[in-house]
Amino acid sequence: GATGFDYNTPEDELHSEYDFIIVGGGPAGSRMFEKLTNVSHCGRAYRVLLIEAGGNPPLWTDVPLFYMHTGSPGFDDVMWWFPHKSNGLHNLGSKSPTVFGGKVLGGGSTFNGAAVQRGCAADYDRIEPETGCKGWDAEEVWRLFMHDENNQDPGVRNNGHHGKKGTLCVNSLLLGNGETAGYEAWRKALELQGMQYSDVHDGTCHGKGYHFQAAYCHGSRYSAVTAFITPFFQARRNQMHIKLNTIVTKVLLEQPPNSPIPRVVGVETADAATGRPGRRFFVSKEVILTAGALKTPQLMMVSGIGPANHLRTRGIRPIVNLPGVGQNLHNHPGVQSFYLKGVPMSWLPNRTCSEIDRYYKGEKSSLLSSSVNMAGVAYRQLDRIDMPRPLDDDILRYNFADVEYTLSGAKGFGGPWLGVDQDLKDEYMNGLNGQSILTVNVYQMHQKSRGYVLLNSTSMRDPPYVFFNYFSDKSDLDTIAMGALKFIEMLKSPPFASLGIELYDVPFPKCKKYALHSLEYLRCLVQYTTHANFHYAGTAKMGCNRQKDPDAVVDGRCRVYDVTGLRVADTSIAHKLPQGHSMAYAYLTGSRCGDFIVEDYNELNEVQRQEQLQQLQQQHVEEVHRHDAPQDQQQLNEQQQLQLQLQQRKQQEQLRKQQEQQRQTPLRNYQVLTKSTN
Ligand SMILES: Cc1cc2nc3c(=O)[nH]c(=O)nc-3n(C[C@H](O)[C@H](O)[C@H](O)COP(=O)(O)OP(=O)(O)OC[C@H]3O[C@@H](n4cnc5c(N)ncnc54)[C@H](O)[C@@H]3O)c2cc1C
Repeated sequence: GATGFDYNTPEDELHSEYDFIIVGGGPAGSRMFEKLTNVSHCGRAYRVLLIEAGGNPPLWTDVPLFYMHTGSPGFDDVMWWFPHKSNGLHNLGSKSPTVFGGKVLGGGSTFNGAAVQRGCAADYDRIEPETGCKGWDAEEVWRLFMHDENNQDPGVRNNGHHGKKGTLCVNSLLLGNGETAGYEAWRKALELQGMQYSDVHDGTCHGKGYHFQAAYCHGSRYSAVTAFITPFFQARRNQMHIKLNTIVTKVLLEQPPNSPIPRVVGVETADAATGRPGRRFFVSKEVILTAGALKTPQLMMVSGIGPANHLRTRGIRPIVNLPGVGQNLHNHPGVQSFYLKGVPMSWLPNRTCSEIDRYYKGEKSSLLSSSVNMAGVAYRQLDRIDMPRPLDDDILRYNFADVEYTLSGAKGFGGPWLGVDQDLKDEYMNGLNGQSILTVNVYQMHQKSRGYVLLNSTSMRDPPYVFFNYFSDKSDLDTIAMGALKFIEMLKSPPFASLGIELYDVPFPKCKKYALHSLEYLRCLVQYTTHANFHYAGTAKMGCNRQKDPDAVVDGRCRVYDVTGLRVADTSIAHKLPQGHSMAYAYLTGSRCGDFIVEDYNELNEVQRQEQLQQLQQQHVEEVHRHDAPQDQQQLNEQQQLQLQLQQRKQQEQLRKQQEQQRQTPLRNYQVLTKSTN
């Protein structure tokens, strides 16, 4: 496991300057950390500093089942809380729905449900045609998924879609109980619906179901730390530096004398607990943001990179005007608010002291070895004829799933998860007490509605303003409700009924006026209880054609536009989040952006890099002309200006080379643009 070890690099061993600084040690940041410290440049290994706001992973996080308790107030030390507001179309009547994310080394992977679902091939094959960005197609990304994986399930590990030599252990949930009646019912019910019972990781998008795959091995969680830091940490001690309990409060920018493009030179930090200002750290190459899709755009904005108008309203001087920062927020929303009762105990063992005893005696097949005892997962495309209004259709165009179905052995979710007020929740769920139940989960895989993240304040210690804007595209409501209806039909089928499993029949109090489990009832339930599945994404999206997509924030190699020395490498870069679950995608973004960085600094690639820089320069010049050029500049002869800019860029590149040679020199005297406020 990742726990029981102090990952903090002693203060006196920290340098003032690194080759790279990674902000945020979740799946994306940890994956990137391993990748960058595994290569050397000019005969010297890179020195990389990972800065994480949270601390070391606590002992309890090794035990998968304790995931169920996250989201409770007692677990504040590993969480960021993000209060958000309803737009009036969802969480009806709820006072303060809240979502949360990981604030601990390993980020979400240190306590999450650990499900590993990559999405399907079309999710990745659509990226180039839709964004113009190359290098993200399914063939490429499958190679990376498989490279990192060490699959333990004999049922799938040799089928050609899984890796066996990576450091990320993956297993099927409760494999030991795989032959029980419950799993058999799941298999038969899928087949009755015309769905195959087989591995969902072969790239197909729908029509299949299987057991959940999750990042566990031998009964313990395999977090980003276990998989990508622990195995390498001792051997790479001089390269892998970690600073925990430290918030990056700003990215520092300088204006190079010979270039119009600001350059990132380092970061400013503060103590996470007290807010006391901390050290500044500088980079000779780049800062990489992997702070998660809610904190990454916040950090960009407090640093002066984002929508200029919004920044001005918060008293921040815009340094780089990127209107897309914080926009395009989406996830896999859905409901966990209906239940099956009468579940046979062989499928759902009791959570007793003897289970805990078994676990700590090393019997890792016990109940504690599984996060939510999830029985199964399936991906389904709905019949268009059933839908109340015409749907767009990416779904048909790419043959995607509309919804994911899962069954989990958890009794629904607490107030913060569901976003429903406690009194309503109690009235609805008290009838479940003492019952042997499964929760029925339906999640939308390709959400259309988009929300945003804005600043509440200029402090990174405060949560940003998060607005999900659910159901602003009404077809999302139809999709989740119809998905639920079809799942209910499946759950009423003979394989479940013959085991005595039936649907919980107490109606949700606010939806009593509709016939139980009718489409109208489900639409009502969905409006009240839809919640984020914590798969936040899209807030610094990738796009390689800025003419068509002015909201693009990063290019296909994860470089932030209109600034040098800065990349975003977490789920923020999704223009459209792949279906499935987002942790695998976060590992991918860390890994793929890491590949690009390694390539970009490879000497053999110098010519290519020059070309890219020139391209970037040209794009920048076009942009300056299109948007922001003051009147007198616009009148300049275009050709002349282009030449001037290119010349400046060459000088800048020369300067960069000189700086690289001086890498060993300690702190330089930067002309930092960023105003310190921490
Ligand atoms: C309760 C829960 C259950 C989930 N279950 C699953 C699941 O079963 N399967 C799945 O695939 N996905 C699941 N997810 C989602 C998954 O965990 C995330 O998609 C994934 O962790 C995202 O990785 P990331 O690296 O982009 O960001 P994060 O995991 O959010 O990591 C970002 C890190 O950056 C740090 N940070 C933020 N701001 C700063 C700053 N200014 N300075 C320093 N550090 C900073 C944070 O503390 C955090 O540790 C779940 C998430 C939650 C919250």
